[in-house]
Amino acid sequence: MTTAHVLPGAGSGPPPDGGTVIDVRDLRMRYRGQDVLKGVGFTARRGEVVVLLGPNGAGKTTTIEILEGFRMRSAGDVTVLGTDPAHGTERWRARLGIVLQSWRDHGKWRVRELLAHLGSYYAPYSTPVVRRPWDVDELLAAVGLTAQADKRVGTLSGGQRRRLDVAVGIVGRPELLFLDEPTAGLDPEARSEFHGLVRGLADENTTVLLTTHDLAEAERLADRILILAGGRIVADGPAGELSRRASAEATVRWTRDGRAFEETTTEPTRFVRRLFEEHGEAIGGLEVRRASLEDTYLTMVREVEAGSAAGERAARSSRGESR
Ligand SMILES: Nc1ncnc2c1ncn2[C@@H]1O[C@H](COP(=O)(O)OP(=O)(O)OP(=O)(O)O)[C@@H](O)[C@H]1O
Repeated sequence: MTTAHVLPGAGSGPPPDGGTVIDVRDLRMRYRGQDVLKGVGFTARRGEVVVLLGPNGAGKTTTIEILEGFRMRSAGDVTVLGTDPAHGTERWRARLGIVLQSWRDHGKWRVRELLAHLGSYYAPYSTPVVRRPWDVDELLAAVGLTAQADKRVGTLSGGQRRRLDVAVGIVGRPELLFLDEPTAGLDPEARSEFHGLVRGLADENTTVLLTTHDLAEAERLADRILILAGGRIVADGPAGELSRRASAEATVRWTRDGRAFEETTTEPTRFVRRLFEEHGEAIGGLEVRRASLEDTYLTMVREVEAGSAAGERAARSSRGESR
């Protein structure tokens, strides 16, 4: 795993203007003539959990790396904790926590030693409000690694290593935590514990920006969901609101006389009332299903993909190309 290493001179101050921690406007990124980000804009506030969704190759990692200061953008305005990441100092970097990939370089270290060692870099930046670093025993308990405290990193299971990744990411008590697919490879119990950990960090005012391909996880964790597709943010809002916006329709399923029926309607309450008026007790197995976040997500991504395919066809035909 790679973390934001803290070097002398780091410190922490409050985020600017009433709690805006991330402010992205018209962000553009072009790789070798190919536009990946075409005007991305969003904000994140202090203590907010923001989940960035998008299909493979949409540019999520690119966006996060730009915010972390690891990648130079092509254009646009980006402010993270009051600073342009392109000019981020070590002092600024100390306020970020970054969980990128599995920590492989320190296999011989024991878990407790590694966390104590990395945490020691943060000690100079402890404040009365934010005690740095996180006490190692408390941190081990928080990520569920108490029993592995004296094990060597190289002997941990994949899921335990992922927990260690997270511990390394938060040992300095970051104000802003970036998590790129943090629960990939975790079992359901570890995943659920991890969700509790993220919510706990947010309750203590840590802002969290995370990517995942697990829509149930996004729904459970996010204060706000961003969908990145076609180089732009195509949706931005609470999970429930996104689902309602995409479709006012609900699917009603029922059985009668041993046969299964299904109806899609924008007025499920009225429909169900009529159904019972007509057939009464003969109705069984009633199920009313509203659009889920997954429905919303797939609809939006397909619309963007269909739109860009149509756009490309139009551009080709205007250039006189047959396909
Ligand atoms: N260094 C690079 N040089 C050229 N192209 C790149 C580079 N890094 C990423 N890309 C391209 O930019 C696009 C976005 O990549 P990115 O990794 O940001 O997507 P992602 O949304 O994180 O995808 P995934 O869900 O698969 O992890 C892809 O088409 C990728 O091939």
